[in-house]
Amino acid sequence: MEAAARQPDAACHSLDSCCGGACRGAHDCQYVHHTQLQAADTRVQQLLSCAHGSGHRHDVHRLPQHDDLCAAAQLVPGHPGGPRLHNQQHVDASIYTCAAAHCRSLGHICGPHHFITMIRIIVESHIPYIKGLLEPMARVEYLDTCDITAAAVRDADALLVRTRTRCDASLLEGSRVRFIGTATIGTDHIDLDYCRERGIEVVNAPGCNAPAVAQWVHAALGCWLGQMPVPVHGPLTLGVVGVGHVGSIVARWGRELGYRVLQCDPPRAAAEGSEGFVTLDQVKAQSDVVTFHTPLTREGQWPTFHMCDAQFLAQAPHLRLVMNAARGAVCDNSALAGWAGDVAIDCWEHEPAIDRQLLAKALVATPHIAGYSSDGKHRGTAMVVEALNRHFGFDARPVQAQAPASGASQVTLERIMRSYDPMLDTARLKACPHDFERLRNNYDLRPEVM
Ligand SMILES: NC(=O)C1=CN([C@@H]2O[C@H](COP(=O)(O)OP(=O)(O)OC[C@H]3O[C@@H](n4cnc5c(N)ncnc54)[C@H](O)[C@@H]3O)[C@@H](O)[C@H]2O)C=CC1
Ligand SMILES: O=C(O)C(=O)[C@H](O)COP(=O)(O)O
Repeated sequence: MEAAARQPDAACHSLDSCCGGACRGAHDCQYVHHTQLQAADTRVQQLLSCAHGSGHRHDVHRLPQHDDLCAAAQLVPGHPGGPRLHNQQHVDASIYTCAAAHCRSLGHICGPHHFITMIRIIVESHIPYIKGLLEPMARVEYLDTCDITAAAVRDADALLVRTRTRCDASLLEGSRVRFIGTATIGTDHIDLDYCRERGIEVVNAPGCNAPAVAQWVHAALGCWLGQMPVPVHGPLTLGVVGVGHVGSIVARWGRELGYRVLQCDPPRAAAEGSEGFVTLDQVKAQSDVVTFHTPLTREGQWPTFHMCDAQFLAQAPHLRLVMNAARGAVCDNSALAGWAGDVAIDCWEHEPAIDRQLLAKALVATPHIAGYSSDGKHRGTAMVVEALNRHFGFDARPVQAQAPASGASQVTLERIMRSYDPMLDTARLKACPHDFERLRNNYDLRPEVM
């Protein structure tokens, strides 16, 4: 985009909303492509002349101080002072920082926050522990998922979302969104290729609620074991498919509980060596219980879409329980519904319009709340807010979780069962399956296993 300033808008004339050129509605200065930003001083001058054009009270004849230019230069990729910034969005943030420093050097009363008050952030309204954190630094709007539309995000700089907001061309095209933070582990609701091509930084919250999902798995497995008329003979063989943040806690707790654990993760086996891992065929051949913890992928060397299908179920001679707290479509739900074994399901195909036959037969059936612990939500919010801080140069201080993200150690079945009873959530969903979204939106966040 060109550097030429458009006509200023009224907001730019007041000192309170003085934006030092960051007023995105009025100017294009911040959109100068970063290949055009050859030197930091050029950027600062563009910024200041832009600010001048908007009626800002800077003295544009006073060029930035040497120190300011150095500070800005240090933010330029490849600069020996430290390549802290790598892309256009970060260069934008450096402009704010530099302009703030320059203003202070002139004795201008603008604080750094005045330069960023025009940044507009849309926050999905069910993200907890965030209200009030960003308001000192940005214009924040809390919207329900259904209100996060293309029209609503057109003038937003950043979106903070959950899995319910699909972020793709239909939402983002023509918007000025440059940062998306999802306070979730999964990213399958975001078109990552599209965002990469458009220079939109996408940040998720890896592992944030992994201990909560592990709690759901082992509590559900405990319920299943508890209702068996005849106890399982010998150590139970638990196949864990996907051994990342969630699967590794599930596997560790499985070993602590005395199960024989099979770990299946071909991408990790390829990268790290096959020791400690088995193939999916081995999981199928040997497991009594299989639990899935992969992302949902449809392409690549190891796609996970319908990884558990009618063929998988038919070829698993010992399999008696399938658990899915990953993504619904990792398991073919109609195949599961017609299968003779037991199922424990948190993630369903076509949520919230879930398969009623599968719901009826499921021993444990919950509305995608496996990750809903209060510590998990604290971690998720903290991780996206910290990423937002880095992107825009904010200093918001999110409240941190109490429990470790690695999950409790030396668990017992009694401790797990005392911490969470999935049958209560199952009863609620079975009573009101049409309330799937309402049940999750009003969920009482639970404590993790202590
Ligand atoms: N039900 C819920 O509330 C929640 C569900 N999730 C889901 O759980 C998934 C896993 O979460 P994390 O463990 O944190 O992710 P992660 O990215 O840490 O681990 C995923 C693992 O799956 C492995 N994997 C990929 N393709 C595979 C394949 N074909 N077969 C076997 N393994 C494969 C990867 O190598 C990786 O080690 C998320 O992607 C998300 O979809 C996450 C949090 C909460
Ligand atoms: O983290 C993930 O991935 C999940 O699936 C979440 O637990 C779902 O969280 P919300 O999107 O409902 O906040």
